Amino acid sequence: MKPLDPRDRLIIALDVADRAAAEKLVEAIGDAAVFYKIGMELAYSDGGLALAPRLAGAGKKVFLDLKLHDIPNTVERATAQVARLGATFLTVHAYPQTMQAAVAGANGSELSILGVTVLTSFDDEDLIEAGYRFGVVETVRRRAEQARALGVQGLVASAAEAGPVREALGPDMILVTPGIRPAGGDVGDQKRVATPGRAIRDGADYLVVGRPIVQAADPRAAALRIVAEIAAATP
Ligand SMILES: O=C(O)c1cc(=O)[nH]c(=O)n1[C@@H]1O[C@H](COP(=O)(O)O)[C@@H](O)[C@H]1O
Repeated sequence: MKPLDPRDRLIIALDVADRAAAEKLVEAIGDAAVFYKIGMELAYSDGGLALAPRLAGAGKKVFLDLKLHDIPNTVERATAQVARLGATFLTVHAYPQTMQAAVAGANGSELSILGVTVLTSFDDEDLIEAGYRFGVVETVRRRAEQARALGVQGLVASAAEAGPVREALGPDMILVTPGIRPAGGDVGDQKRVATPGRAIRDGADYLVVGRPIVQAADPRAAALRIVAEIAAATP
C-alpha cells in the first residue's frame, strides 16, 4: 500500500475551473506523475466528479478531496456513493463521529479514508479564534490518535508537524501532506508549509502539490523537479 517509487508519492491537485482544463493538465504532466487530486473547485464543476472514474479507468490514481463533514448517517451514505467512483482516497474532517461514519461507508471497497486534521492555512491563533482549546500540534496529535483508534487509513496534516504526527500514527498509517512549497516558493494562503525534501524526511508518504505545479509555466518540468527532490530525500 505504501508508495515506493518517488513518482508515486506526488499527488497533483487539479485545482482548475473545469474538466477540460484538468484533462489538459493531466495530458501535459504525462508520465511525470500518476496520482491526481480532485478537490472542491473541480468536483463542483460540470462533469468534474465524473473525471474520477475516467482517470481511474486510464490507470491514474485519484484522490477525491471532498472534505465531508455532517451527521454520521449522511457521511456514511455519502461515502458509500463516493466508493463507487474508483478513487483511492477520500477526505473527511477528522472529527471522531465523521471519521467513524466514513470508515463504515467505505467498508468492503477499495476506498481509503483520510482525516483532515487542521488545515494548513491555520496557525495557533486561528484555532483559538475558532474556539479550540489547543494549538495546532496538540490538536493534530489528538486527532491522529483518534483516527488511529477508529481504524481510519490515513491523515492529512502539514509537513510542518509531520514528525509528531508520524509518532502518533505509527509506521503503517498513511500520512499525506499539503502545504508543500519548493524552497523560496510563493506561500500564498498557506501558513504551515515545508519543502518536498523536508516533508519526506519527516515521515510523509504522499505530498499534495497544487499551485507550484498547476500555475508553473511548464507543469511537467515542475512536477519532475519535485519528484527528483522526493527521490533525493528518500532513504
Ligand atoms: O485536504 C487537502 O488536500 C488539503 C488540506 C489542507 O490542510 N491544506 C490544503 O492545502 N489542502 C489542499 O491541498 C492543495 C494545496 O494547494 P497548493 O497550496 O496550491 O499547493 C489544495 O488543493 C488544498 O485544497
